[in-house]
Amino acid sequence: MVNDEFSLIRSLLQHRVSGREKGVEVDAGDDAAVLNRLQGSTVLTCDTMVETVHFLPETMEPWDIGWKCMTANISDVAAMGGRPTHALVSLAVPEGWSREELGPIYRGMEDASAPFDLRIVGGDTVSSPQHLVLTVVLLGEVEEGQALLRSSARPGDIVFVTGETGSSAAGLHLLKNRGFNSAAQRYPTLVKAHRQPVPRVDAGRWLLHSGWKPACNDVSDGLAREAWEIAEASGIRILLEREKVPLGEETVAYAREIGADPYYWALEGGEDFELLGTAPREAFLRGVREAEKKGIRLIEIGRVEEGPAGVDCKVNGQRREWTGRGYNHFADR
Ligand SMILES: Nc1ncnc2c1ncn2[C@@H]1O[C@H](COP(=O)(O)OP(=O)(O)OP(=O)(O)O)[C@@H](O)[C@H]1O
Ligand SMILES: Cc1ncc(C[n+]2csc(CCOP(=O)(O)O)c2C)c(N)n1
Ligand SMILES: [Mg+2]
Ligand SMILES: [Mg+2]
Ligand SMILES: [Mg+2]
Repeated sequence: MVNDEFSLIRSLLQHRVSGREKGVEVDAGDDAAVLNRLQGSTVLTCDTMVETVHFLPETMEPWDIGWKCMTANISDVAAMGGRPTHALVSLAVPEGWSREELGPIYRGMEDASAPFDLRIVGGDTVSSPQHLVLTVVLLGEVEEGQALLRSSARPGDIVFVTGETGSSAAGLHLLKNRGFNSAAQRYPTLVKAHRQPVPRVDAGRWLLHSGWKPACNDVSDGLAREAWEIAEASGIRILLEREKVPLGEETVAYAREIGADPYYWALEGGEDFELLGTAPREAFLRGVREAEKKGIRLIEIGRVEEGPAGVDCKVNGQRREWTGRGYNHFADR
């Protein structure tokens, strides 16, 4: 049980293990953190996870909730080509959550931060009437004037993605329908993709240094929706070739087992946290192998064309306008 705000904060802060001391003039513990010596330009983003909207007890363990919320934020910094440096964490806790469960949420955030030398420098802890709400505000750095923008796509560019999509949505479907034990036994990769996605910071950094000036967006709401955002910001049309969209083996197997369309999960599902980008064709073809040597996959899935802003999808040689919505928080209202 949680019955004291101040001792809860103290115990949560004890879960912090990692992060740069450099540049932290005043750490968590005072009225606000004070940072100095930030490099280049500052990237600033925030994303929230709400119990019942982003997770249920049967879809996520406490550690996963922390990991995924931090990852969703790191992924937005990655999509700008930046490196995450400092975080603030806001936690609203309803009755029924114990201190023993809140510690692992912090541990999950810490473990997601550790590879990036990213430090939690403060936050806020409050009670909530019903559901747990976790918000991360993330600060990062990027070379001045070089952040990767959604508005950089040009006609003639190819469209690429950095890895498989649809696995997270397939994992969510599986977890909701079969529960963790059965899901993890049959389709461990899907469960992992949903609970413990990996942000593509290295890919974002590589793209920034490629000299391509690519457009870039991370996949939180589904591939087609993210493509639409690039199309709208750039004033171009994107053609996605559905058969080129990379799917995982388990995604295909699970879809076959239940008679579902795995491409729906990829195009409309979301939470894959791969990067979707565009790049000049010649430079892309020359660069793909260089990227591969660094462990970065760049998979061509379509192209950029002139035309009214929007997304078309080619299926079995037939081109149709994408009229889906992707993940939309207010779609059911
Ligand atoms: N309540 C808000 N107030 C101000 N700006 C907002 C608000 N909500 C979103 N934005 C801004 O709108 C833009 C799009 O936000 P959105 O959250 O859709 O992007 P995202 O974080 O990449 O996607 P996702 O939240 O699905 O991961 C961002 O620049 C974001 O900062
Ligand atoms: C229980 C449960 N139901 C549905 C989903 C799917 N989901 C929730 S939010 C979101 C988009 C990204 O979030 P945001 O746009 O807020 O960053 C997706 C795909 C889930 N993860 N858990
Ligand atoms: Mg957001
Ligand atoms: Mg994003
Ligand atoms: Mg969203």
